[in-house]
Amino acid sequence: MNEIRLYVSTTEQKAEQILDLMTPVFEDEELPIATSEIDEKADIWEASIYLYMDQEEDVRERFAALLKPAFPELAIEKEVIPDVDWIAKSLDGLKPVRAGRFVVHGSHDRDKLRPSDIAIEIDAGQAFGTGHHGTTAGCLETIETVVRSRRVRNALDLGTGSGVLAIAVRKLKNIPVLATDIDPIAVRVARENVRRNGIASGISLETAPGFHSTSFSRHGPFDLIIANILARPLIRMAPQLAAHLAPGGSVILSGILASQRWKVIAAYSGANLRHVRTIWRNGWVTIHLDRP
Ligand SMILES: C[S@@+](CC[C@H](N)C(=O)[O-])C[C@H]1O[C@@H](n2cnc3c(N)ncnc32)[C@H](O)[C@@H]1O
Repeated sequence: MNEIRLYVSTTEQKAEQILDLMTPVFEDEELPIATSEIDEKADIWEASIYLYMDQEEDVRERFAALLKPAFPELAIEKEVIPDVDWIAKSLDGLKPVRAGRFVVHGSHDRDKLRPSDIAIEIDAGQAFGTGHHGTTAGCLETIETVVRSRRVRNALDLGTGSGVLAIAVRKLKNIPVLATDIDPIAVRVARENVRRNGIASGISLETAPGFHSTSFSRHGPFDLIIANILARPLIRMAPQLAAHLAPGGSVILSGILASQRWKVIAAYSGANLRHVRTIWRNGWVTIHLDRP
């Protein structure tokens, strides 16, 4: 089914106010989902609602009723987003994606690489993580910043999917990486991608739900933990995740809608982590926190 996006384009300040109005009304529903995104070049923010076609009228009315009293000048726009099964889609036909110095590409795009690129070749197959999603791109950018600016001697990639983030860490620095996923198919795909990128050793792959494996204590504590999952499980696992982080370590969290970011930051502040930076990509945020 196609997705319909209703959105208003406005300033950063108004977008925040609109999100504050929308969050208590829409947050606990499966659909629609309130979010926001930034177009950094144009310095324009969008507050958006994503919904399915058959719910359009109802949601449009409710959104308008919230918006009009406070922001009568803003028009609600509509966009139809074609249904794309990102997980099943291979990289054939997808352009290489740039995130910081990383370029995630398929085997057919090797000739498009520049000498300064840190190339990651991914065949998406049945696992998430081609680099095209805002959460993966946000994690890649943040990994580059953290690995270059902090003392990172080992890393955990929780929810590795295609293995893209574990491969990224390993391409930047020759350190051991534990990469886990609840999905055995993802672990198989990740293993193939690790091999495809010429990484002979250093990445341990394992099927593991959450932190229920002795591998975490055997490989940890970790200087860097990356988890691109979803806001709710991330909030739930905050104490466990923090317990596997070494003193002075960093955490990179994604899979979080803009409207959910404060709840995630609050959960991790409660586990004694300090918020460093949040970056935005296509309505999704990636959060970097440090253990002091
Ligand atoms: C959004 S994908 C991220 C894939 C890749 N890391 C990326 O950034 O593109 C989330 C992955 O986390 C896995 N996952 C979800 N919950 C998990 C959990 N509690 N423990 C381990 N893996 C989990 C899913 O199977 C999926 O492969």
